[in-house]
Formats: sequence, C-alpha cells, structure tokens
Amino acid sequence: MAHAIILMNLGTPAEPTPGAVRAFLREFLSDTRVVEIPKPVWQLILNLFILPLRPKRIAPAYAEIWDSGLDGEPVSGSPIMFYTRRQAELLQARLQPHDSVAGDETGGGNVMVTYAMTYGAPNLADTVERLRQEGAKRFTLVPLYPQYSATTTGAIYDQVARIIRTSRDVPDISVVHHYWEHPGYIAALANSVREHWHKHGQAEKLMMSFHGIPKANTRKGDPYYHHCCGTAERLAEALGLSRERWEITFQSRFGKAEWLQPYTDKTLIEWGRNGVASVDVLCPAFSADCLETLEEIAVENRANFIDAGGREYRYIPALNTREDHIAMLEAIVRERISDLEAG
Ligand SMILES: C=CC1=C(C)c2cc3[nH]c(cc4nc(cc5[nH]c(cc1n2)c(C)c5CCC(=O)O)C(CCC(=O)O)=C4C)c(C)c3C=C
Ligand SMILES: [Fe+2]
Ligand SMILES: [Fe+2]
Repeated sequence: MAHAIILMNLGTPAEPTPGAVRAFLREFLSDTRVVEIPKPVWQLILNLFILPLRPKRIAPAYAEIWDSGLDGEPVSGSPIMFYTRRQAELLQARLQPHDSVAGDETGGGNVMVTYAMTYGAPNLADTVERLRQEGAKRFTLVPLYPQYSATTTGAIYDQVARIIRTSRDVPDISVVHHYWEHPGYIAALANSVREHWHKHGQAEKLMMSFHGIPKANTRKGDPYYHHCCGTAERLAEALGLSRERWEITFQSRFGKAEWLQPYTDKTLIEWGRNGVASVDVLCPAFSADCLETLEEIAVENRANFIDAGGREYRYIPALNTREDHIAMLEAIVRERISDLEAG
C-alpha cells in the first residue's frame, strides 16, 4: 500500500522582502495556537502595529541568511526550506530501496516522502491532495519538532482536523506527537556536540537554547517546558557533563508577556560580565537551521556575549542533513509503518 510520509516544519517567507515577510507573518501570527490573545483585540494589534513595522525590520535579517548555511553543503533560498526539502529527499533515499517496508505482506509497499510547511508554501492540505492523486492511501506526518508544543505541533493537528472536517473520504492519517525521548535523537545531538568539541575544543559552558513560548502556556498545560528540560538532562547525561558545565535557556521572546526563563540573551550577558570566557551554543528544538539560529543565535547573541566581556562563542549547527539525524527519522517512520501494518 502506498504510504506517504510528510515531514513538516514551520515555514518561511517566499522571499526576503518586507512584502513576502508581511504575508508570512500575517498567516503565522493569525493562528490562535501561536498567539492566544482574543482574536478581535489581537487582529487590531497585528494590523496596526506589527504588520506595518516588523516586516521592514526582519526582512534584512532574512536577506542575511538567504542562500547561506554554515559549514557543509551550500544552501539556496531560505535555509529552513532548503534543509527540510533535503531531509525529505535523504529520507526517501533511505526508504525507497526497500519495496517491502517493515512487514508489508502485500510485498508492494511503497513509501513516498515529501515535506510541507504549517505556514506559507507548500501547505499541508494541497500536499495531501496531490499525494492522494498520486496513489497515497495512508499518511504519516512527522512534525520536525522534537518537543511537543501546542504552538507548533498542536497547530499541525489543527490543520489535520481541518482536512478531515472538509473531506467525505477522510484520509487515513496519523501524526508523530514528539520524539525528544527517542534514543536516536539524543544520540544525534550528543554526536554533533562531541564532533564540534573535537574540531574546535570544548568551551567552559554548553548552553542549550530552546525557542521560548509564553510562560502562561506551561501553567495552562502545554508540556513543552518539561520536554525541553527532559531533552537537556538526557543530553547532559549522554555527554557526561556535570551540572555547572551546562545551562538550559529560552530564546526568541516575542511581545510583552513573560516567556519561559532563563532567557538566552540575558544569560549570555550575565556570563560575559561574570567572567565566563567561552560558550558553545546548541539549539536542540530546531531540526534545521533557520532565522532563529543563523541570525538570532549565531550573530545577535554572539554580540551580546562578546560585548559583555566573553571571548569565545561557538554555535553548534542544527542536525540538518546529518546522517544520524536522517537515520533517526527513518527509525521513527519504520516504527510507525510496522505498527500500522501490524494493526
Ligand atoms: C508569537 C509567538 C511565537 C511563538 C509562540 C513561537 C513558537 C515557536 N516557534 C518555533 C520555531 C520557529 N519560529 C520561527 C520564527 C518566528 N517565530 C515567531 C513567533 C513565535 N514563535 C516569529 C514572529 C518568527 C518570525 C521571525 C520574526 O519575525 O522574528 C522559525 C524560523 C522561520 C524561518 O523562516 O527561518 C522557527 C523554526 C518553535 C519551535 C516554537 C515553539 C516551541
Ligand atoms: Fe517561533
Ligand atoms: Fe527571532
């Protein structure tokens, strides 16, 4: 049976211009999973203050990261789009040679791997429709968010619900909820850190910086904070780091409310001032490098640390197209397929 695997990530503007950034932010920030302020009030703030100003400020940052990756293969276009597409191609190559995947008794098992974005293009509904036309009978969505949050993975479940609500012949579709506990994920992160240490030396501290969410979301039941803490603890254990050598922090604060703490920028300034000389920064919540890592972490926060007196600051790239990353995704997908075929 033809089984479609759809890797999903957040999305990105179509081009690094204020107009394209505005269109992207309008869709993204209008999602009530992302901003929970009551819709009429928020739409007023969004249209009066955010959409007229933020795109002009953010577009140059996008222009900086466009067509540019870190070491490794050259990137074209938006890095998050580039890496997500490559991840899908590499996963397809790992799954394709096996025409019978994980116990498909029909022997005709065929896995099609592609990708979609929660906001912007390619969108999920069109992608599912296209794959159905191409013969897909079963769908597994893999949100590339190792830690579940209602603001990210939850928003993908909403889109699935929308597809279901508007279909007569409802697709056979399931979603991978989270995978931070998968041993292959922690192992891939640990490998990437060890390789980085091997090449550049080990800094005094390892900062694990996760994308933040409003603190109130945790109080209301979003498990993201606990997933992040679990990830950091397991990774520190895998690396054999004692507690004073690592810290968990949260970046990308947006708006006036309190977000998860400690904040990445404030912590780096504090460390720089207090005599911490060197830092390695890893962003485990990002499975692909993007604006939030290449600009906010690799550029802005480097300046925060160095200006405060720090000396060495090194960003450890996201798992991107690493072989152990794709192998881990393959393992997750094979586990899913064999469960489904068995069921
Ligand atoms: C306004 C609230 C936001 C929440 C909540 C939020 C959660 C969240 N986001 C990611 C991953 C990514 N976010 C990215 C960009 C980005 N995020 C927000 C806002 C919230 N994110 C904005 C406004 C932007 C756009 C840039 C900007 O205007 O500052 C990206 C990068 C996209 C790219 O094009 O490169 C990613 C990836 C996670 C994992 C998360 C919650 C867990
Ligand atoms: Fe974000
Ligand atoms: Fe940011």
